[in-house]
Formats: sequence, C-alpha cells, structure tokens
Amino acid sequence: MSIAFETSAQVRFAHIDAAGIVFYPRYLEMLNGAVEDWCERALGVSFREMHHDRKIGVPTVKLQVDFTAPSHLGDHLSIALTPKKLGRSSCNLDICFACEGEVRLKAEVVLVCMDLESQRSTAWPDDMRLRISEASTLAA
Ligand SMILES: CC(C)(COP(=O)(O)OP(=O)(O)OC[C@H]1O[C@@H](n2cnc3c(N)ncnc32)[C@H](O)[C@@H]1OP(=O)(O)O)[C@@H](O)C(=O)NCCC(=O)NCCSC(=O)c1ccc(O)cc1
Repeated sequence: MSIAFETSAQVRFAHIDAAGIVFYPRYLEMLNGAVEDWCERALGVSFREMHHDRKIGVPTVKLQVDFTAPSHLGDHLSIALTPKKLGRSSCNLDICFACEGEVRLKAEVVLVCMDLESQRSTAWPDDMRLRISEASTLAA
C-alpha cells in the first residue's frame, strides 16, 4: 500500500476571485508548494539545496486536474501526495486536496528530475530515489 505524505495550505485573500472561490492557478501554486514540502520533508532535500547546491530541478511535464468542489477564504486544506510510479528520471504523483473530508481537487502529476545546466532529464540521485521508493509501493 502506498504511503501518502501529508501537508496543508490555508486559503488566503490573494487566492480567491470575484466569485469568492479559489482561482484555479492558485491551486497549482499550492500544489507546487506541496511538492516543495514533500521534497524537503519526505525526500530530505529542500528546493534551495536542490536548485542552488545540487543544480537540479523537478519541472512538471504532465498535469491532470479534477476540481471537484470550491474552496473559500480561510479554508484549511489538507494535501495528500502519493508517489505512484518511479522511473529513471520521472516520478508520477497523485495529489488530493480536501477540507473537512470533502475532496476539492485531485491531480495526477509527472515530475522529471532535470539537470539545470544542460536542461535535460537526469537520473534521480540515489538518496532521493531511495526515499521515494521507501515511502511507497510503486506500480513499476
Ligand atoms: C523536462 C524535460 C527537459 C525532459 O526532456 P528530456 O531531457 O528530453 O527527457 P525525456 O523526454 O527523455 O523525458 C524524461 C522522462 O520524463 C518522462 N516524460 C516526459 N514527458 C512526459 C509526459 N508528457 N508524460 C509522462 N512522462 C513524461 C519520460 O518518460 C522520461 O521518463 P524516465 O524514463 O523516468 O526518465 C523536457 O520535457 C522539458 O523541458 N519539458 C518542459 C517542462 C516545463 O517547462 N514545465 C512547465 C514549467 S516548469 C514547472 O512548472 C515547475 C514545476 C515545479 C517545479 O518544482 C519546478 C518547475
């Protein structure tokens, strides 16, 4: 069984539109924040270390999102992130946003470990690969 990493976000004034609900690009910023939290807390490598010291990044190459219910100012969103598949340089993640048990957003994301200098994919560093594998039962 896969183990989900849990983090959270609160809906702020800057996240909402004229209808009083979260404007969808803001969800994508929160989603990337959850990926940052996952890298730092689950994989042990902060974005600063990754980008500044190791000179790698994790751009998104695929993103599919279902928005299932609106979120409002002040909502406390719980965000669950589950690695589903680990490749040489890619990683598929399932991400779910919920508030008090109600699912607000479900996403399937593919990240790629990228060498910042060459701007090409590169194999996951061993320590990050190990941490991703340890936290999950991967499909392949
Ligand atoms: C990332 C890339 C350099 C990789 O290209 P290449 O070096 O030629 O590698 P490949 O095409 O062989 O692909 C590498 C892997 O990705 C996989 N891949 C590539 N594209 C896809 C898609 N569309 N779906 C699934 N898997 C994919 C591919 O199967 C390879 O998997 P492995 O076998 O596990 O290695 C190139 O695809 C690229 O530049 N894409 C554009 C990325 C981009 O601009 N994204 C949006 C902006 S970045 C961003 O939003 C961001 C989010 C979060 C962050 O933390 C940082 C940045």
